[in-house]
Amino acid sequence: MHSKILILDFGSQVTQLIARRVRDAGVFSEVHPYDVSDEFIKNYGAAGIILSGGPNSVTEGDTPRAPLAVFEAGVPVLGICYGMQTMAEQLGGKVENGLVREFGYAEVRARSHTALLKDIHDFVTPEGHGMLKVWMSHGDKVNEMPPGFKLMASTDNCPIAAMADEDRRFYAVQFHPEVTHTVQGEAIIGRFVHDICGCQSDWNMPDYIAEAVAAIRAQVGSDEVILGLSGGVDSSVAAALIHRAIGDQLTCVFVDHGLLRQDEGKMVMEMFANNLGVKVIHVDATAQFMGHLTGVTDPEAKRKIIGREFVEVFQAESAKLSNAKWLAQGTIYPDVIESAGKGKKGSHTIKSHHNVGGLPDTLNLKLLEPLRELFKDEVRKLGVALGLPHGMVYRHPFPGPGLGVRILGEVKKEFADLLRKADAIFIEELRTNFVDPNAEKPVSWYDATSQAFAVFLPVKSVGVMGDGRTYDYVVALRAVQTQDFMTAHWAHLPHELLGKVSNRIINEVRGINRVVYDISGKPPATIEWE
Ligand SMILES: Nc1ncnc2c1ncn2[C@@H]1O[C@H](COP(=O)(O)OP(=O)(O)OP(=O)(O)O)[C@@H](O)[C@H]1O
Ligand SMILES: O=c1[nH]c(=O)c2[nH+]cn([C@@H]3O[C@H](COP(=O)(O)O)[C@@H](O)[C@H]3O)c2[nH]1
Ligand SMILES: NC(=O)CC[C@H](N)C(=O)O
Ligand SMILES: [Mg+2]
Repeated sequence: MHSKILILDFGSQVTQLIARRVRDAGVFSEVHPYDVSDEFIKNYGAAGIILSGGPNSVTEGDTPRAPLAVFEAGVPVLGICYGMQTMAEQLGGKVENGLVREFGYAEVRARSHTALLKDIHDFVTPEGHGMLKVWMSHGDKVNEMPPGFKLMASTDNCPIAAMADEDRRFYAVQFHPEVTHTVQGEAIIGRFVHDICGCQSDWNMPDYIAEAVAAIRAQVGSDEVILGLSGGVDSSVAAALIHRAIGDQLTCVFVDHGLLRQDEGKMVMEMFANNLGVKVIHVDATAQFMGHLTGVTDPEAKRKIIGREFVEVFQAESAKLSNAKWLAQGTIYPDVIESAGKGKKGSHTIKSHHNVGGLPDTLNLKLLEPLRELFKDEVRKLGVALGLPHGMVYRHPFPGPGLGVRILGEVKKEFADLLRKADAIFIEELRTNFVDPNAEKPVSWYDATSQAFAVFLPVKSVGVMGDGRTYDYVVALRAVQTQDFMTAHWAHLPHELLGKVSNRIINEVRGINRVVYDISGKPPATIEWE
């Protein structure tokens, strides 16, 4: 058994980054909602508990509090931001609605006398104070520490920026050590989980594979499993892992909804059936999906229809097998978190990702989701460890609803055909142009971006080609760089490259006469346009 850290989520947008940092330290962690029962905490067996930040204010009535069992479990507790505030309030300190709000970069004077921050700092002032460069995001602040606590860090705006009761091993910081902008964040989280909670670094891929394989075998027994295979990273890795566990008991179903990229179907079939020896059924459901999408323009409605039809196909295919009891999916941790946000107080649903939450109660298959605990880059490492080709594992993600969310408004076959061509040109150019062609190991623009694609805009604009007037559609190019797809920057592609892509699309794709480049970050935009 691994030692594990329990993270209680108070609704922060960056809670999953806490889990990320803990995993980076080689320690397993899970996020659960703040309102789990005392019973849950007692039985969980955490080596330590972290309380996340959150949008609420403890100064208002009826806002979230940590279960009391957290403070009675006898294990170290780290409160972050709201987590610090609720810890202070629950243990007898005071929190006030701050007059000065702090968002963004701050320098914190860190006192070196606690186990958490000892000898961790970014620089030392002439007066000899150790300073941390951190990221803050709060309006409230602790103005009176609970009995037993001592001051651990301060800023001018926030005199109690961190506090600790070392006898009980309770620590709290107002800043966010989980974000990369907090330079020593990794060191601080590492200090907490290793030195204070006593966890070993025992979360690694080879062990994980052996454990996951054993768990899948135990769970599935002699049943058959069907898996929705998209050719994307997540479902491919899930397929390889499950195949390793149960071999031919696994049947993959690859659904062509008519909204795939150019040559995608051919590629996926070749890769899996021919190279990996996995059973794959190719279902051409174009007519079914396109039929139901006719006349539908609302993005959420489109997503729901696509999700529903996926389930229809999976159900129909499983009925053809003799003993299919499980539906496997490449659901990964961020999918789970984003969907969990749906019922969560104070969190908004931005988009309905089709693979989680969209499954009906009537689904007569149990869910098998072996990647549920992993982040994308962990999934990639797992894929490599399972022997999948580099090119497949490092592909850009492609959303389940496919081109359906990249054709704005109503989806039509004519639009999908134009978009496929434009997208293929863009991707080809990204693959064959390099950031620094003279580098020892040149990196292509495809590898230098996290996701890139073309979007079809159903608006027509006037152009002139070969002295003739054109009145054709517009394609937008999107390329982003991101760590975790939660926030993203638009990629600064060279103008020459953009020019070349634009020329090629307009020349080669009849029906497109204008190309634009999307320069919006996430937030405020999202990566996909719908
Ligand atoms: N065309 C498809 N046929 C069958 N299943 C699909 C298809 N598209 C998506 N799915 C299912 O939906 C899940 C979610 O899709 P998602 O795009 O998040 O993951 P992925 O395609 O496996 O990986 P990536 O994020 O790299 O694209 C997939 O893991 C897969 O189980
Ligand atoms: O499997 C998926 N099903 C979906 O319904 C879906 N919607 C968006 N995405 C992908 O998620 C990442 C973040 O996308 P957004 O910024 O557009 O929300 C990006 O990588 C998107 O491509 C999806 N993946
Ligand atoms: N990021 C946070 O956890 C913020 C906590 C609280 N809502 C505040 O503004 O102080
Ligand atoms: Mg995908």
